Amino acid sequence: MTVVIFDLDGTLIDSAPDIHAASNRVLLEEGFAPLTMAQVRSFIGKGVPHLVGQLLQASGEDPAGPRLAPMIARFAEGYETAVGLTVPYPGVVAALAALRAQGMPLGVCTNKPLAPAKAVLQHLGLLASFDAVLGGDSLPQRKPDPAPLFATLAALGGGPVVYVGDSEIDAQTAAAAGMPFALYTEGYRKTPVADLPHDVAFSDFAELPGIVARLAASAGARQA
Ligand SMILES: O=C(O)COP(=O)(O)O
Ligand SMILES: [Mg+2]
Repeated sequence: MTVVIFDLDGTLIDSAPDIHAASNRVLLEEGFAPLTMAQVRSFIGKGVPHLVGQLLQASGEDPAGPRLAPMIARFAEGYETAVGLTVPYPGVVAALAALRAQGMPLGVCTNKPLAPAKAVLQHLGLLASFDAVLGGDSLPQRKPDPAPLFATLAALGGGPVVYVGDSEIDAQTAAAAGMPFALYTEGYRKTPVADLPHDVAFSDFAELPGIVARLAASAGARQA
């Protein structure tokens, strides 16, 4: 049975409004001016330490300076409750149900820390759809290192796999892991689709069950 692993932010859920609000709360507390949604969205994908470093840099501060650690801690404080503005992308709920109805084990491999990742999935009623969830703090390595993807696959029992993600990081991670990659084009990617390695690109989750079936069939044909 094919296993499907998903990235979270920008792939299953549009969480940028909550991450923007959480970022501006911390910036305000630290005496900095708020940033725009577009700025904060462009910082999402490499986990919280990177995001907070980018918040500092955009505020004219050293992204690796002494303010980084306390600001990461402050950001983490409010992250689990920052769920109210987040929605699944259109068609996600139906696509997950269709894949589960076929008996496919589903997992999430995100650079978001595990606690807020589970909190937002729970808030949206999606946590029970997944047999494994790995966060950016679950292992010493985070994406684009392939280790978290391999660990998620192992937690799902292994087997043929399709990885679904929205960003440069996901494309790099899939390539490093040698896994078939479906690129969701409506997330937080900054690079043109043509410039990112991917097996298939899609903009509508209604296409995903068919894409998974096709990628699984061609992977099977490659192995045979
Ligand atoms: O929290 C982040 O920076 C990114 O999370 P993602 O890996 O689910 O896109
Ligand atoms: Mg993402």
